[in-house]
Amino acid sequence: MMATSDIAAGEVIVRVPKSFLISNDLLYKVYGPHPLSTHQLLALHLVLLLAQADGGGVWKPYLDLLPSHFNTLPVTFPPTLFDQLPDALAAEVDLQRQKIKSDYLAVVRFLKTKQHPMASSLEFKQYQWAWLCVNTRCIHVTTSDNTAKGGNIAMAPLLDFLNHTSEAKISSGFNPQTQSFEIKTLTPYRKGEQVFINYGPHDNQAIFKEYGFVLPENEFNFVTLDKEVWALMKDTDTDRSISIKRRILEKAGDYTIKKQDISFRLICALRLLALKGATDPSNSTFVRSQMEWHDVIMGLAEQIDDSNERMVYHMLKSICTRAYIQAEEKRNRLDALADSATTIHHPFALLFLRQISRESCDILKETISDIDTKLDTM
Ligand SMILES: C[S@@+](CC[C@H](N)C(=O)[O-])C[C@H]1O[C@@H](n2cnc3c(N)ncnc32)[C@H](O)[C@@H]1O
Repeated sequence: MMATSDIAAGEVIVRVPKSFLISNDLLYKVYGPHPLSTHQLLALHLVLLLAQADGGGVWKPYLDLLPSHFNTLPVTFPPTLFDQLPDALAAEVDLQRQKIKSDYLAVVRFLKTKQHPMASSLEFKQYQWAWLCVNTRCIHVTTSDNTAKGGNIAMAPLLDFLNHTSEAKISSGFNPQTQSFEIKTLTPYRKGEQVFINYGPHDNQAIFKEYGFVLPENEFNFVTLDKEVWALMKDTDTDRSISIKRRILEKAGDYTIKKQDISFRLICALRLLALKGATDPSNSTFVRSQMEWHDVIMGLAEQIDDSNERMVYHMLKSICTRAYIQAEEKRNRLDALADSATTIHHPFALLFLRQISRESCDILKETISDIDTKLDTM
């Protein structure tokens, strides 16, 4: 969307009246009480509108402008591309696939209870398209209505043509005075400039998964090392010791690194994993070092001891190196795909995936180099 005149900070850039919001209220008027989540029913509603003989009636101009495909979204990727996603992202995309599938089955069951003719003809691909329209374009509305299952989301025609940038600062919400959903820009625009909103502080992998694009630069990028942490443990520790340590870590996981930033959570986990003597939870040496570990977590001590700290950074280097080798392999396969004359993927799907892959490699490479510097001083 472009500014047709200068826009000052604080001005409303879009105002969508309540009657044009495809919201839970509207769905309730059309379908009455129903067992579906708002997301499930919004997607079905889009499909049913498009199936109407008049192409959606008053909503036709809006429906005509919805995306024709979602080929840059990982959830639609064929195995050749899907297999090159970073492992953590692939796992999340897998969950998204399962969600769409179960939502599809739920709406088919609903159509059957209504003896709707589409109960037997609704195709999965058709429903997936509508589900992704909702996922990439819906707004979150805060209302006092507790009947909406799965959050108060709505489609807001026009407003959903605004693209994302992390620089955009906005405020948004339902204005009871104008009875409209409004977005105000907190940054000014000159006539002719593209006007943006901000979808939230997401890293590129999250943006890729939810919206099918990536930002050229993204300060929120990170790499997850959960799988590598446990793989290293399996190689170096006993099953008994691992299970004792896992129990201590409670909600184990979310071990991440960013450029010049190793998460405190990861370092804490490695400090525990580097402790020796976890043969028995009541082993006195282990109990003592576990108490020292707690002191570090609570900020009462800087580290357990020099040897534990050195071990932590050696383990971290080993984990990052393992992840880097795998990330590089995927990156090389993507380069080969890009070079192959028979490539049939959407060019942006491959372009974005290659960027994600490069970003993971860069973060890992830089972290390994930082660890080497740190180890030299220990
Ligand atoms: C809410 S819609 C925005 C309007 C959309 N560009 C359109 O023309 O319909 C979200 C979708 O817009 C695209 N998009 C948003 N911001 C983008 C950006 N900064 N770069 C590339 N694509 C973007 C993505 O395809 C995303 O799924």
